[in-house]
Amino acid sequence: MNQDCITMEHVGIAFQDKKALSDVNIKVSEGEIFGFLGPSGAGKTTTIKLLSAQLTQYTGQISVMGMEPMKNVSALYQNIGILSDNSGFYEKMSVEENLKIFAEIYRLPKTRIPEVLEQLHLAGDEKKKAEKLSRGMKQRLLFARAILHKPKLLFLDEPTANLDPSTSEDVHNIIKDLNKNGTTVFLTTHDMEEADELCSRVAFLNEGSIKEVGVPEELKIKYAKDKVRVLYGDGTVKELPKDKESIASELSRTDKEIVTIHSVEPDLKTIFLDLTGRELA
Ligand SMILES: Nc1ncnc2c1ncn2[C@@H]1O[C@H](COP(=O)(O)OP(=O)(O)OP(=O)(O)O)[C@@H](O)[C@H]1O
Repeated sequence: MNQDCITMEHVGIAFQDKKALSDVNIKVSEGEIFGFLGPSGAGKTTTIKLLSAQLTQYTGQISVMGMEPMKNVSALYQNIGILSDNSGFYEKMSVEENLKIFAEIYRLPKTRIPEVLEQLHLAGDEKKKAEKLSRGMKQRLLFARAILHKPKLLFLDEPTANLDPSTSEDVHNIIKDLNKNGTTVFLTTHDMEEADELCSRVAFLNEGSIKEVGVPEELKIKYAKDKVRVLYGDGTVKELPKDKESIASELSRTDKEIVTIHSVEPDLKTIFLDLTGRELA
């Protein structure tokens, strides 16, 4: 069993008496890509800020890699990386100069920058000014900066928001790659397909409360509708009630070839809508 990397127990926070999170309980294991999913205003960024000691007034218990974030800020920042809306870089500086600033803060060896540039397919672009980079390259530069000090845990706050599909795919591959190499990822998104593709487990957050946590495939089975979908040899599809009589009657009635009979599983978007009455977009 992998060790817990993040635990939140009964965590709550309010801004000017307005609750932003209430009674949040989650555990993220080392090596996971954990998806924290919710619509705008659900409390995703607030959660990342709590876990990374950017917000310190809360109720409940938080542990990140065995540490209470606000009591261990410097050890925490050696071990976490953050990519968020606020992650910027110096537009007038080159890729390499931007990374050098952080390499110096973290006192990293000179060899680390070319290593990261290679890893994020930016080798050869190190002399380019940040302002001249394409959107995808800018996002890769932000990743480069976030992982320069080899954090064990990476917080990604909507890493593909406003990116085109091909750049998003590029980002997905970077995330998978980092995770394969041992980085635990805490990812917020309101893109359910992204979550389905990347995450080992997901939590659904709505109005500051967790509505469900689980493995995407298991959630789809748990919230499966009482229907099966029949695919015929001619490519047509029919949905039937999920009971023996209906299926047997269809099998005896049709003279078409039956290719598959599958239970109808909802996608994460549908499950979220059923649980909260809200769309995610
Ligand atoms: N510093 C703050 N002061 C007052 N209210 C805040 C502050 N930060 C967040 N909030 C409120 O807390 C709630 C949760 O905000 P948060 O930014 O965490 O949501 P989010 O899920 O990240 O949304 P988005 O997807 O739009 O980024 C919102 O109602 C927001 O207005």
